[in-house]
Amino acid sequence: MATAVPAERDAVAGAFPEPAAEVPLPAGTLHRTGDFDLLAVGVGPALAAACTASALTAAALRGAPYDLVVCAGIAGGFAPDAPVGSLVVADAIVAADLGAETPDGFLPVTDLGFGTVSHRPPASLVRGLAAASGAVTGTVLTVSTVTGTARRADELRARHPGALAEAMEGFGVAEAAAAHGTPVVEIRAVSNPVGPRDRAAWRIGDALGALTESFGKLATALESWTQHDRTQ
Ligand SMILES: O=C(O)c1cccc(C(=O)CC[C@H]2O[C@@H](n3cnc4c(=O)[nH]cnc43)[C@H](O)[C@@H]2O)c1
Repeated sequence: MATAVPAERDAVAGAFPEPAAEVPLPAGTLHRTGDFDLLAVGVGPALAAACTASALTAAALRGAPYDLVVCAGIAGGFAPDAPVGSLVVADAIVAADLGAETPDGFLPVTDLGFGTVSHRPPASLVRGLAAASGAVTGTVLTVSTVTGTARRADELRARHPGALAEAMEGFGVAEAAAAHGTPVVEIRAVSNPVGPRDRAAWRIGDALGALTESFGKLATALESWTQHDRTQ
């Protein structure tokens, strides 16, 4: 599981009864608990992609490749569908600002003839996680710049009507997973609304608590999917 920062990693680890064993890697320290390896991969899509790819490569080289990559953490939520404190499971992980600005609006990088802007987690996994946790499902956007105005929030929602949340790592983690042919999913607890910057409205502690509580329920669904239900 890839989180951006150690506080998110520790919130996820708090769902598991046994203390995590620490395993040093070139890209950081894995925290191993139960069947899960947790790694803080840094803030932003580029660092998250680099650290996730490094951990995936290390696992492949030791002959124990991962079955699934989970990107988890806090996020901004689009009102009214993803209020502060809610949990979102991504049915699409979309790079929202990877492209070109033109006089006629934003063009995704795919319209320029390059790469990809979207990864789709397996639908059966998304359904199972939502059923286990009560999470809402929808698009989670990856941005390199946190949205700070209502105008930008409206632009993003107009371009991505299915967007429920924005964060900064999912697409990078998903690109690394895709390079290894490993399925990926993103799970986010909403700490703040997407829109005008208002630090007083952040509920980071509550969102970290929601991560701990939800991973208590999600662990079984994740294990079940990787062991038995690996269908689309
Ligand atoms: O300074 C600000 O206005 C501001 C607003 C929201 C979040 C931040 C952060 O520095 C946290 C970035 C960190 O947390 C995830 N995150 C949480 N909320 C959001 C958001 O509204 N938009 C994008 N990312 C968010 C993100 O994945 C990073 O890991 C600063």
